[in-house]
Amino acid sequence: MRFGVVTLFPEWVEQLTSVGVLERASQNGLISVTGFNPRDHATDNHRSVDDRPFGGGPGMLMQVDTTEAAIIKAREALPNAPVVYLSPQGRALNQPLVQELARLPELILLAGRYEGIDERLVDEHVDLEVSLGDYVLSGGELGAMVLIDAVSRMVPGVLGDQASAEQDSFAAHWLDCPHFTRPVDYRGNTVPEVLRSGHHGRIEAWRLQQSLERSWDRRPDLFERKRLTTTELSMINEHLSTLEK
Ligand SMILES: CC(C)(C)c1cccc(C(=O)NCC2(NC(=O)c3cccc4nocc34)CCCC2)c1
Repeated sequence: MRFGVVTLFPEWVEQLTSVGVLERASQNGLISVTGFNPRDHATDNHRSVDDRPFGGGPGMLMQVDTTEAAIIKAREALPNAPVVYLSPQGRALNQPLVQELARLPELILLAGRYEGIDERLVDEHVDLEVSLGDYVLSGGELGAMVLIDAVSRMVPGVLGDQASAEQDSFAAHWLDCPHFTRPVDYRGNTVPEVLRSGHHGRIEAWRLQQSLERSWDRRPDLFERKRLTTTELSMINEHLSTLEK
């Protein structure tokens, strides 16, 4: 899958493929990340890329002509790519949307800076607005990087068999169970016996029970619109009966 990112800081997003899973995926030709910088199209001697907002007010906007020139360059390089604008007004990024985007062969991401971009650029070039969450950010690059990481992990071959099996367990929507590794006794706190029993059935049941209890206690919203299996239901009921005591 090929990603084009329209950003004033291409070196930032291109760093994504320099470590870990995405580095190997990039070396294997499974993904690529290319920056398109509006500053490369600046013609004035200050190489400015921002412009003043009509109507006044604080802050600047990304300049229309240099930003559009970078978008056009990206669309020439990735002709079948939809354009996703990372913005506070966007649809919240979640795993279902990540899975949808991972089916595309290529994708262009537009990362805003300053106070954002001219609305006419959104109307002309943007197919989908996506938001990372409700907090103020300095730019859309972090959103672009999170999206690229999450989507790339869903591209076949990017994760090894082991990791993609883990991925599937996460995709069950429940929070993760507690994890333990050496030493057995850490400051007097020992690893739960069941995990050292070698009894895989019991271990799997314990992990699901823990995931469900944590999800129930910390993220009850995960239970909305979710059909539980009979096993999951009985585990939750067991947890509730302990809570009521
Ligand atoms: C209500 C609330 C969400 C707090 C809000 C209201 C109005 C503005 C801003 C704000 O942060 N504006 C600045 C910019 N923000 C983002 O790009 C951005 C922000 C958040 C999630 C994102 N996901 O992708 C990109 C994102 C826009 C232009 C450059 C940076 C935030």
